[in-house]
Amino acid sequence: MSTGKVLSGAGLRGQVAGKTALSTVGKTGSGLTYRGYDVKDLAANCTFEEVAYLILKGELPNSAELAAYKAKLKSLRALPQALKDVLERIPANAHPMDVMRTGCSMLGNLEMEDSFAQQQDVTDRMLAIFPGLVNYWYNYSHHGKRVNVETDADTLAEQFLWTLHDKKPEALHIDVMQASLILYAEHEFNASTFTARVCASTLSDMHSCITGAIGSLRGPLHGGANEAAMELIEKMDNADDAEQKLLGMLERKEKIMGFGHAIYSESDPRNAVIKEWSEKLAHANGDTKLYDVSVRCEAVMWREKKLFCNADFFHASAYNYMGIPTKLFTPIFVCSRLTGWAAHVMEQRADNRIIRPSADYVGVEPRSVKPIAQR
Ligand SMILES: CC(=O)SCCNC(=O)CCNC(=O)[C@H](O)C(C)(C)COP(=O)(O)OP(=O)(O)OC[C@H]1O[C@@H](n2cnc3c(N)ncnc32)[C@H](O)[C@@H]1OP(=O)(O)O
Ligand SMILES: O=C([O-])CC(=O)C(=O)O
Repeated sequence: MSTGKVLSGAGLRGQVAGKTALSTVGKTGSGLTYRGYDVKDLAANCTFEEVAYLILKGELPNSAELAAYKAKLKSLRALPQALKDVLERIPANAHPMDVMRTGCSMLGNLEMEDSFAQQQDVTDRMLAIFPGLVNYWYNYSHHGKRVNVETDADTLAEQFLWTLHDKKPEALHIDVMQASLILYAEHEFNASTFTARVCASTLSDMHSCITGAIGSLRGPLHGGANEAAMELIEKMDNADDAEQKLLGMLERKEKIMGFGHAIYSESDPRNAVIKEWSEKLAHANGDTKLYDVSVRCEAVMWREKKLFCNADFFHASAYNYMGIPTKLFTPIFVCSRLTGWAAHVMEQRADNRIIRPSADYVGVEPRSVKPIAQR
């Protein structure tokens, strides 16, 4: 069995930047656990609320604890009017990740975290409100509709789809969304989580930590890769066309979004789970083109470069099959990863020293300022 990727070089790769009890990533080259549970076990047997509870509070809930937690989250879905006013001013051509960043920041102005004793409550509020927040903006800016975010949805997975399409979603789609939110929930010291921890280490408030993390997740080398993967596969007519286009891209040394990983060396364990859901959705939709194209991309990338699909690649086809607009893909990641980010903020606060690494200076030698007329 592999002992994992050889980690060294730029980007702080391989350097231990702190401790965590929340998850392990790629310890044996491929695995992922949240507080000791295999992510595949969680995705097969839990709802997202159970996993959020596990990540944020340390243990899986029993029935009574889960019912109370779900009831609490359900009671926190309403958007404050001042937040709706801000969302209504953001244009339709804004990126929804920027909407989430602004929405999170605005919420921090309206419902400040005055003391760290409120950290679980402000996190629960964000968890409850984020799906409705982005979909309220989406429906208002794109369809002129003020969608009701205080739905009867039983779970956050259902709430996201319900507030997006303004109707009760079908059961298969809710199941896929449960799995997706679980897969994306936590991933050790990835770039966005590290952003949140750096911010937390200054003893800043939770909304600032999460706002910063959203900004880091947005980039195509991180969470934004699921949108970039969709933009890639939608250009491909069929599996053979996918192979030709991909070979051309590799020849031109272009980066293929949705492939490769900073830590995993053999595979990303989340891929097998979302790939299976993508296949189910393809058959349910009676249209397997995107799935077939994605499978061929996976085979070509492995054959040519020994690069494997990360969590993002098959999320593209899965979300598309559920009628989710591409630009809302990464915001779904936010709705999920919020759990990991917040738990890391709490962990950092519990044993804090300000994060402040050093730099190797590579600039000019000391010199003195010339009077401006002589420059
Ligand atoms: C949920 C997530 O955030 S998962 C990650 C999502 N991001 C993506 O899918 C973006 C595409 N992938 C990538 O850019 C990278 O694989 C990253 C950012 C994820 C990891 O970066 P690194 O740790 O630097 O990658 P790694 O060290 O494995 O790269 C080794 C080589 O493979 C190449 N490579 C890695 N990924 C890819 C890719 N997707 N397409 C083409 N080549 C790639 C690198 O360019 C590098 O080549 P080089 O040595 O000639 O420069
Ligand atoms: O760990 C990483 O570098 C990126 C990743 O897969 C994630 O954040 O889910």
